[in-house]
Amino acid sequence: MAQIVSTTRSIQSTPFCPTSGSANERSRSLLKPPTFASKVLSSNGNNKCPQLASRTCKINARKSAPVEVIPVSPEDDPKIEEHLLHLRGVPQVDNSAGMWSKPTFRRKTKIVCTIGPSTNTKEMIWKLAEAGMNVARLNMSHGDHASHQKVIDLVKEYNAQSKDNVIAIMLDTKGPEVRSGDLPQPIMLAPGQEFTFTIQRGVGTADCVSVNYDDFVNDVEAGDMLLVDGGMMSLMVKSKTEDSVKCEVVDGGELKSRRHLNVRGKSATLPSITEKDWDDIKFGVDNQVDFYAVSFVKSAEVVHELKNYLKSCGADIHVIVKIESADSIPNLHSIITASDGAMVARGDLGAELPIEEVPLLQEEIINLCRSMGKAVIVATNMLESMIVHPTPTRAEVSDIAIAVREGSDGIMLSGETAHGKYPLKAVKVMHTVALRTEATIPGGQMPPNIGQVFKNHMSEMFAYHATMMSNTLGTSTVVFTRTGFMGILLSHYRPSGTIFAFTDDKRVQQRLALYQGVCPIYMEFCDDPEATFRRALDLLQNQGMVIEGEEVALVQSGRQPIWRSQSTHNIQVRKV
Ligand SMILES: Nc1ncnc2c1ncn2[C@@H]1O[C@H](COP(=O)(O)OP(=O)(O)OP(=O)(O)O)[C@@H](O)[C@H]1O
Ligand SMILES: CC(=O)C(=O)O
Repeated sequence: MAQIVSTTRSIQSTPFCPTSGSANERSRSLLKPPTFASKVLSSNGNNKCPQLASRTCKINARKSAPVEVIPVSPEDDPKIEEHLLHLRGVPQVDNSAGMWSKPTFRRKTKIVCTIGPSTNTKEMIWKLAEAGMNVARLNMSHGDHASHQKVIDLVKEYNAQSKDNVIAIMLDTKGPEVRSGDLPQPIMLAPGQEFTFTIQRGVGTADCVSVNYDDFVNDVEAGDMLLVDGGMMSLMVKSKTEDSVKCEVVDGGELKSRRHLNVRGKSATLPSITEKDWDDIKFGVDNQVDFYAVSFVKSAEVVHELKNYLKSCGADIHVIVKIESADSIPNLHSIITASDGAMVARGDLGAELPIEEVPLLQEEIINLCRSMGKAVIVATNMLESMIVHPTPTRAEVSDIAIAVREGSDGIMLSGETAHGKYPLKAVKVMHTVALRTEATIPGGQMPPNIGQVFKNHMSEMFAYHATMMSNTLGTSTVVFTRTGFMGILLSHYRPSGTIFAFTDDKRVQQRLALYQGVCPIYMEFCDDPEATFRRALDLLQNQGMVIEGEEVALVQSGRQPIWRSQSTHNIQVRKV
């Protein structure tokens, strides 16, 4: 039923007891359409702010206005941005600094780009950032600390000079991956041919190559299927000796140096964090990266161990667990609970488990993360053909659209940007497909987890109601956050409009770049909340992110009160 409220009033509340509900139930509730009819907006506040524009409005559920999205071809057309601004009547602003000042319709799903030989220069990092990269991923399986240091410094340099765009840095550990050794040149393997893997170091001939893992011989049995590079080639184990595994090639191809080896259905009996990983993690601490993507996590213990280490060295770095190991699946819930987010690492996942399980697990992991308010990234092969071709396959485009619809925070490019021929085109395709897909997701819906929202904290209830309010009125949300917590929480409820998350901490701003729908903005806060709100709205208007007369939902809540007195949280609607 429609209700009449005065939006000059704010919703305020003091804490009360939340109800309970398990994460499993919450996960299930994501899969069902919500049934709990929410009662919106008790009007018990006062108009404390002279700048507030007064109005009365009807609140009724309505879909956000259909978004006109202009397709961007891989060749891209600079006029499109101009046209997008024109469409919405937004005045042209100086948009030299970053993407947020450009397309009026902001992409919500974030793009993670692996940086490698194709992209590790200043020019390419700048271009990737302008094309839509939100997170730069460093894969510690390749390169050395000096080369990764250079990339980190370049990203930080970009962030320092950018007015309104920010790139997060994710360090992806090598983990206990099993790889074949170096070869003087690639070898062709033909079906039916015999081929041997040995734990002896330094072997690389036409019929035998080293493996970097001493227990390889103990872990495999005759009859096991060995997959090279996630299944590009496969070999059946025939017999083994003390130091070698003799195989018959099933699917042949070209074997190059240092290729991934998996045993179908088995995880290596190695610790998830190896000595090399600890060294790389320390490198990440020294460089204040934003996220670790931890490879081959099999249990929550390893996440606790890493978090304890980070705490002991006072490092504020979030932990994303990579779900890619057969052994991680039974422990999904506890692993994700212990972490700050998960990556669906489809490459190794599809090698250790039957490939047809991958889309089902992708959906399950996304739902689980969303039900628990954790970040989630879908990775690998998203635009694989663009490593060598300038346009994607239709199936790849559909794959991106599916990840976006399923509600992933991030979608990741690997070889496409690391060593591909068309890294910028790949980012542009991802940007366009995500934007187009997001435009078809109905707006103004009830946020997820209805009935469970009061479970943990007062802030959850406020994030939920702020989302309801911004969806109903079709506004953006403005939030002030010192730790990032409230920005992340709001993102979890997936409001239809952008979440402008203002923070006075550059590290928090960088971290928020990963979260769906969040536009993180650095701004110093004043002691006076009113002056801070005004400054924030002026900044948004000056950057063309909101227009005069537009309304925004403004939220004050979170675990670390900024201007709240006596634990008073509130939501307001303000006119710019
Ligand atoms: N820092 C780097 N230095 C040199 N080459 C790199 C670097 N990062 C990535 N690459 C190249 O790009 C390819 C694709 O990158 P990706 O991150 O997908 O690595 P991968 O080894 O294929 O898989 P995984 O993600 O499982 O480690 C790598 O195989 C490697 O050839
Ligand atoms: C990203 C990664 O490590 C994988 O897909 O296996």
